[in-house]
Formats: sequence, structure tokens, C-alpha cells
Amino acid sequence: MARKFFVGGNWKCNGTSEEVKKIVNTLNEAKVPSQDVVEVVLSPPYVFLPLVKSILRPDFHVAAQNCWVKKGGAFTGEVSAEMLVNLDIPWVILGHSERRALLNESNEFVGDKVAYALAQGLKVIACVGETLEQREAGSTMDVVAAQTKAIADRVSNWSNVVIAYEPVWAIGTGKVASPAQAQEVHDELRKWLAKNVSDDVAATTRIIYGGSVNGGNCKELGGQADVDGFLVGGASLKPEFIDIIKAAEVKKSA
Ligand SMILES: O=C(CO)COP(=O)(O)O
Repeated sequence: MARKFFVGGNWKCNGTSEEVKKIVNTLNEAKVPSQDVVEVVLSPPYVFLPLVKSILRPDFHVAAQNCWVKKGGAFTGEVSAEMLVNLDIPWVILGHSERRALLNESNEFVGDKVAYALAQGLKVIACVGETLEQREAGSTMDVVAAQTKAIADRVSNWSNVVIAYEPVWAIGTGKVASPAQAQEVHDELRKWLAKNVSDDVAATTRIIYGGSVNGGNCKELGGQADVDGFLVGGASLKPEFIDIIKAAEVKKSA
């Protein structure tokens, strides 16, 4: 089964309601490949999710940027998976490196979140990736494997999981991983899944790349055999996001 190209836009903690409407209007008017070729998911901050969902073209979908690790209740400031389901928000991003680093989310905590969100019926974009220090120490694959293992230990059905490989040193820095660097980790990660989960999960799970993806570098990155799409930060707030969605065509013609 072919892995459908996936392009996520992570808006992080950005935007006003006016800006959000403008971005959505631009995307709504864009001519992009059909849903059979590319799955597009936008992730605005929580407060804008209902607005974005209400005005967004029906072939694009929305994701929350986080959710609570278990059933909602007395957890001030948190938003539960149940609430996302209640509002028909199909996707959630979990384990983003900004949350791992700034909010001390451990591998185990992220694994628990992924398992809980999936059990509630959400689809999950699970982020993994090494810091520059870890890469320079030669431990990239150990780090990525440990992050993925914490998920694999808790999840048996991978059909609603997309893995986002986001090297921390490439996020928001303009220092994009080279296509060969991205392909190397994606290939290793797929081999890890084959060995530790199953051949089927390895063959069908989409592994997308994130970290300084833009309109200029997306085609070459997307052309790599094991790069199944992108999770885009900064450029997802700009019209060039449309070019990144169109990079799905490189797989169609491959
Ligand atoms: O963190 C990212 C997406 O989740 C990547 O961010 P940038 O595209 O801004 O580097």
C-alpha cells in the first residue's frame, strides 16, 4: 500500500484572528493536488481551532498542537483528548521538541499521551528528533529509537499514527537537514519499526520530515524514498506553504 504524502502546518504560538482568516483564505483559493495524492493538516493554536475548522476548505483538516495525557478533570490549563473529539478535531501533534525541551515532556509521558489520544479516536502526529549535541555525539539513532520505543511500548495499532522526524537543530534555524541526512534517519527509523514492531507497520507508517522546510527545498526532500511528507513551522504561515503541498507531486511522478 502506497503511503499518501502528508503535509502538516504547525503554526505554533502565532497569529491573530485576522491573520488566521487571511492564511485560511489564501489556502482555500489555492489549486493543489487532490486528497488522493496529499493529506493536508493545519495546526493552529487551540483558541483558533474552531474558527479555522469552520472556514477551512473541506479537503484540508485540522490538528491540535497538544492534549492532556489522560481523561480531563482538575487539570487547569489543559485541554483533553475528549474535548478534541467532541469538537470533531481529527488530529493532534504530540511530543513536539519544543514541549519536550521547554516543558520537560519525557519519552514516557509522550508515549502515554499518544496511547491515550489514539484510544479516544484521535489521529496522532508523533514528533521525534535529536539535538545538535546528540547528533555530534553520534547518538542520533539511539535518541530517535528511544523516543519511538516509548510509543511502541504503549501502542499496538499504528494505522492512525504519523511519525514526524524533526531534528531539533533544524527547527526554526534555517539549517535544513540535507536530503541525504533526512533519508538516512527515515530509513533507519523504518528499519527500526520493521525489527521492533512489524514489517507491515514499517511499510505503511508515514514518516514525515520537519525542520526549516520551505518552498525551495521541499521537492528534493520530498523526493527521498522514505520521506513521506513534512511538518512545516514558519513557512506554513506563508503563501509558500502551497508550494510545499504541491511537492506531493514528486511522489506521484516517481
Ligand atoms: O517545528 C517544526 C514543525 O513542527 C519546524 O519548524 P520550522 O519549519 O519553522 O523549522
